[in-house]
Amino acid sequence: MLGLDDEQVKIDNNPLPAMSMKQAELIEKIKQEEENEAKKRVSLVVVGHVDAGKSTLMGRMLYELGELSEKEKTANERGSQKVGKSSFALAWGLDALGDERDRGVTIDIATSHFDTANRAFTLLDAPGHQDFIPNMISGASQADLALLVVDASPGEFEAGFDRGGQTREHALLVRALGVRQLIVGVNKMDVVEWSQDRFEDIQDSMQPFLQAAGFAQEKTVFVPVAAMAGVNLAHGDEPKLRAWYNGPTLVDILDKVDVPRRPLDSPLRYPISNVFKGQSAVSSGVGVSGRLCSGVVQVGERLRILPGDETAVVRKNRDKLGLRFPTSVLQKGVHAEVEITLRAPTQSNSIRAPVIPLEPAHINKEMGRILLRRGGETVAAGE
Ligand SMILES: Nc1nc2c(ncn2[C@@H]2O[C@H](COP(=O)(O)OP(=O)(O)OP(=O)(O)O)[C@@H](O)[C@H]2O)c(=O)[nH]1
Repeated sequence: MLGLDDEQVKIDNNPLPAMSMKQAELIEKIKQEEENEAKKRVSLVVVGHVDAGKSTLMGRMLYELGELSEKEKTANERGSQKVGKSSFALAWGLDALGDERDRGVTIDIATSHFDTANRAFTLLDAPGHQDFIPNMISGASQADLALLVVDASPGEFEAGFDRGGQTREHALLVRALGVRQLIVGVNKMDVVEWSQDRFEDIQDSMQPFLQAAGFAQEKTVFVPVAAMAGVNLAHGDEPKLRAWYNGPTLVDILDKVDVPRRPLDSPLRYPISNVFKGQSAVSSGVGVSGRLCSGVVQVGERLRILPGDETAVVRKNRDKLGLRFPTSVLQKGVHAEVEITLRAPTQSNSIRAPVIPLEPAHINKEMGRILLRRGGETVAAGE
């Protein structure tokens, strides 16, 4: 009557095995996706002074988390040696960047992913070299959490933390770009024979600085590690360390990290644009003009207000409490509310300035944080 013969009815009642496998796969995939969704997503940026051990730490940790095979690990260790002072993503081929890896430079931000039991991490590449600071900023401007790696070796911690070292600059930058939560990985503990005194000295020297930089004490965790031997990354089984340290491993800390929501209530936290994504608009000559934004910046270096002929003009200056400064210079360390105007380049061949997209920082971190750089130096950062 409906034109169905016996065979067809049979087939309908007994779906082909191939179909059922596909369905099962699909269901499994959806389940997996739902599970991943349930995990809290966290963007992590890894920063620190040159040679603190960022590449080694991340590579080793990813290996222990099962993100790199033994073969990849060996290949990447060799690659890392060959490339030398490159970023960890390059060194460890996290994105198999090919060309960039060979050239030992990174062109734009590289991202990679890894999971702990309860968190799904996006790892933002932040090369440690002075020349790569714009890339680091791209990474930090999107991050929820920063891992600052310091070298516990005698003299090395001091070299990185003293003036000229990058430990302070990186900490200041990530905070100024809106990252509130910090893990300090005190690395190369094997070199100092797992000394509790050394670990505590480092913690004591850094804590006041980090608090002054705006990292609340309860949002700052110090963890002793030895990246090369893989101690206290995923497993804390070194007896000399366990003799005095009963705290969590780095992976445990990452797994429990509670990423704070960005406050929306402060009147001074009005968002401004990420003007200098990747590269300084000033030095790259990207032409932009018009009143761009206003917001709060932390001044890293002395910043002159209303300089005659520069691309970025800072017009307004006000301290955190809303008091106007009676000066045209912002001193290092202050938080100031500023209004920034960018001018089109003055060269005769310049074409009309492109429009810079703006987003409130609480909606889009990357487009809500800014950095002012002059002559290769960071003069202010904020959101
Ligand atoms: N003894 C010891 N050496 C380590 C440890 N971790 C890293 N190193 C060594 O420290 C050196 C620098 O390590 P990298 O991982 O390249 O450091 P980095 O911070 O990524 O360096 P840049 O990318 O140049 O900023 C290498 O020779 C590593 O083998 C450690 O836990 N103990």
